[in-house]
Amino acid sequence: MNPTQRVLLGVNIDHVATLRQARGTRYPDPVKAALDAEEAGADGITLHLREDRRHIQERDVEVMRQVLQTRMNLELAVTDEMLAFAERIAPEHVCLVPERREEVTTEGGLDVAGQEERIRAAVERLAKAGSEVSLFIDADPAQIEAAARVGAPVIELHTGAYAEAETEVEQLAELARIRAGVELAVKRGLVVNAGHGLHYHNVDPLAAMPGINELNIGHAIVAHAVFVGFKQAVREMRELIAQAQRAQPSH
Ligand SMILES: CC(=O)[C@@H](O)[C@H](O)COP(=O)(O)O
Ligand SMILES: NCC(=O)COP(=O)(O)O
Repeated sequence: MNPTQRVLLGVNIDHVATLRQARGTRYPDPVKAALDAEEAGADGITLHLREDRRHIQERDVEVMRQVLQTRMNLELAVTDEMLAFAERIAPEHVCLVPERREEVTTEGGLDVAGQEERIRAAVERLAKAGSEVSLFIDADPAQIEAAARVGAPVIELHTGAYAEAETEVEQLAELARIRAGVELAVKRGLVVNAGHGLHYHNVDPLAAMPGINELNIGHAIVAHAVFVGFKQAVREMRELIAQAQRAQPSH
């Protein structure tokens, strides 16, 4: 990645759909949220079609595929059902994530090293459909090496452990782990995104980290939007990321 390239912001609109699903209404519409996010400066839209459909529905993906002005990053599990759906939609980007129905949110990264042939086949299948595939993995050297071996052009490093760190020591340790992961991944020719649990108070170190291509952020933006409005919440995050990058010595 060119060190002077702007760190991109992918806005995840899953939790606009969480509010809709809470009552089974037609509002708030995540499609409107996605278009508003784009107007406010989002470089792309991320959405996670879960097997339990707790938030995003097929209809949301199908409509957004027709109206988004930037790029769609569709997250889904490595199952035949989801791969077939992704082939039909053929979004610009597909991110393969681990998924367990009982989880509250995505816990941990995809185990690529333990199932390389299965992941390789999924990457090839989606690439043939025209999507750029990323793998949502922990900043674990074995997983990064495996991601490069299976032919994924992009990885997204799971930042949940960093976001949930309770002490500064833990947070700095997680940042060091992510930084080492980014360096290894860039050395292997991978494009490196990051996301999960990023917030207005913890995004700076990731935005300033050399080698980061895009940050995918959703829950915190939707939560902040409850108080300031969605476009404003996106604008603030977009500006925070830009400021952090400008403050970087190499800039
Ligand atoms: C893969 C990831 O970290 C996010 O997309 C997260 O999955 C958001 O969706 P949930 O909050 O339903 O986990
Ligand atoms: N892949 C991470 C993502 O899309 C957003 O995660 P979060 O900000 O909702 O935790």
